[in-house]
Amino acid sequence: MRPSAKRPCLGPSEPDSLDSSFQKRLTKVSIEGNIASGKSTFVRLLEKYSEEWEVIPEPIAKWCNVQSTDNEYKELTSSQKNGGNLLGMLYDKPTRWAYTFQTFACLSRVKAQLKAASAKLQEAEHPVQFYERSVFSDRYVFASNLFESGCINETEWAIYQDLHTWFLTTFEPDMQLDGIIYLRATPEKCMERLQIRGREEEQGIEMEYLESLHHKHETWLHERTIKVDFDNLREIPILVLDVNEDFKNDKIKQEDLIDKVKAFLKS
Ligand SMILES: Nc1ncnc2c1ncn2[C@@H]1O[C@H](COP(=O)(O)OP(=O)(O)OP(=O)(O)O)[C@@H](O)[C@H]1O
Ligand SMILES: Nc1nc(=O)c2ncn([C@H]3C[C@H](O)[C@@H](CO)O3)c2[nH]1
Repeated sequence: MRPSAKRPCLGPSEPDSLDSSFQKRLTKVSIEGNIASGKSTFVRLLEKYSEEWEVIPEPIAKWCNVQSTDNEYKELTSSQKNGGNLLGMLYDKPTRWAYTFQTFACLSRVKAQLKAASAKLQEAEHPVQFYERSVFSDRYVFASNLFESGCINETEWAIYQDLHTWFLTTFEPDMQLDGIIYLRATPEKCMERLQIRGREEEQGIEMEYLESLHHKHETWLHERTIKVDFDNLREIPILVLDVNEDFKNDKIKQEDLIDKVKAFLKS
């Protein structure tokens, strides 16, 4: 896999030469997979393996605690009364909150991809950034599924797609990925893990929802049959890893996964 084309610097001011040489060396990979398939668990392994590998986590804490920066409004809005927990609101009433959630998730992913890399990573010889999900799963898995299930209406879907395309074309070089790692697990396994994890907001998630998301991941990343609107995404290298088995407590399986990631990065 080769690092993608040169990207402009949007981070804190750095000498141009340092930045452009870093951008050329940098490889960006997103980690995709169904809810509770084990992405956070997997990226913790990656982070431990190499100082040259950095993880950009999904900003779930932000989604669970949306704060208004506007002091003019002294009265609490209904979302603030809910503790600003947009993820909770999404699962409580998807027809009301799906569009809001999806645009906010997309915005937070764009911001995460624009953030400058750490000073340590900038000094690395072969720096790699791993993103927990991406602007692409935002659209082709979650938003698309919410539209197809009627939680996002035609107008909202049109606005979301317009906004998404605008973000991606405006910040194109920064949004480009060099590869995707798909953590593939059955919806049954994800449900089992989701219940063990016990995140409060997710307790009402039904099997049907995990099955639809599984289908979206499969057609996008395994069968590669869905139509995507971005050239770079059509050709992108994808590594599919079966994560149904427990690797959390198995050193040999962990090494095997790391070897596959290393081979993928070299390929
Ligand atoms: N391979 C595995 N074997 C056994 N348990 C696992 C495995 N991977 C993850 N788990 C457990 O499953 C639960 C969900 O894992 P994790 O939080 O990593 O999922 P995730 O994909 O990051 O979830 P989300 O989609 O919500 O971000 C956790 O309790 C974790 O400890
Ligand atoms: N609707 C929707 N759109 C997204 O882009 C998205 N990304 C993550 N999630 C949900 C899954 C987990 O519950 C939780 C943590 O991954 O957040 C999303 N939900």
